[in-house]
Amino acid sequence: MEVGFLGLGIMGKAMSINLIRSGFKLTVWNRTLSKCDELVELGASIGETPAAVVKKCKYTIAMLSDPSVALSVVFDKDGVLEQICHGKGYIDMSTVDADTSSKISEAITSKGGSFLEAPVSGSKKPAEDGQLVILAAGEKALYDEAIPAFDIMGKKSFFLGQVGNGAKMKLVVNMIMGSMMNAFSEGLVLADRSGLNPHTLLDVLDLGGIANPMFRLKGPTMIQNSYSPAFPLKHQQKDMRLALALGDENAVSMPVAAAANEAFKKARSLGLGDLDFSAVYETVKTLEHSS
Ligand SMILES: NC(=O)C1=CN([C@@H]2O[C@H](COP(=O)(O)OP(=O)(O)OC[C@H]3O[C@@H](n4cnc5c(N)ncnc54)[C@H](OP(=O)(O)O)[C@@H]3O)[C@@H](O)[C@H]2O)C=CC1
Ligand SMILES: O=CCCC(=O)O
Repeated sequence: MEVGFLGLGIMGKAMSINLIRSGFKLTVWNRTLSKCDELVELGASIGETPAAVVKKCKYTIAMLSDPSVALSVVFDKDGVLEQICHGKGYIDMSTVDADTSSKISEAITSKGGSFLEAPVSGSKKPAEDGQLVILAAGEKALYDEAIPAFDIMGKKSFFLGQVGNGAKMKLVVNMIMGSMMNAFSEGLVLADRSGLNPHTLLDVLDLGGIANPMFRLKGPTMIQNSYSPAFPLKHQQKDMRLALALGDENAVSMPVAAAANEAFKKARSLGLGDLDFSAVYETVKTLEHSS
């Protein structure tokens, strides 16, 4: 069966490579055409527009940067909506807010198509290893049909009910992660400035109750000031912003997340948005120096 894939960034490329290597026939589209090359070498076809991909495929998956892009790929000229119809499914795995997802869902279903949001937890390496955690919501029948693909891309899939619940779950998780990254950065700076060896701090953390894969993975590269992007900082800041808006809607006070968002915004203003989100460490170091 022909499956479409829109968006071959860090995540989309890894996810689509796993699908094609596992026997799915893929038609891919990416705004920057050259990013399709590796997929084509593996046997994928190229669709010239999102609409062309949807026309050819029963199911189309999207992995796009943010809400405005997710909307434009559906609603703009040559977009998904032009070809979606009864019998076709659209699965948006991008991290967006519940409103964006609902708008897309309503448009797709009003044309007879079925819709699932399915954002993922896990970064570049889990995407490459097929170890993502998939947070799906929307049309249950489409979820069931998508399970073979989800089982290739991920290690565990959750079906969370109505559209919006997947987006919300993802934002809650990333809000926690972004706050943790800031606390971790402050800890590394504090250790260093107070005369401790940051490597020893990593060893101590890893043996205690707050040991976690993120500290283990990012700590050593942060100490080396190395921020090759696995999860671009601009996307983490987008997720903090969307999570804070979810907090506003629900009257949930989140001062820790708000402070973390400020640090990510500062990092973006310093031109660090395309680096890994752990580059927020640079902001914490800078603020320490200026005080
Ligand atoms: N990286 C990670 O660790 C994780 C990311 N996510 C989420 O997954 C999504 C993708 O992330 P990631 O792959 O890292 O991001 P990238 O920035 O690597 O890729 C973004 C994708 O969106 C496309 N895009 C951007 N702007 C436009 C536009 N105006 N029109 C059409 N396409 C556009 C890019 O196309 P082009 O190549 O032309 O720029 C690219 O295909 C995001 O929502 C992110 O928050 C979720 C879990 C983990
Ligand atoms: O959205 C990105 C999540 C990155 C991760 O889960 O490590």
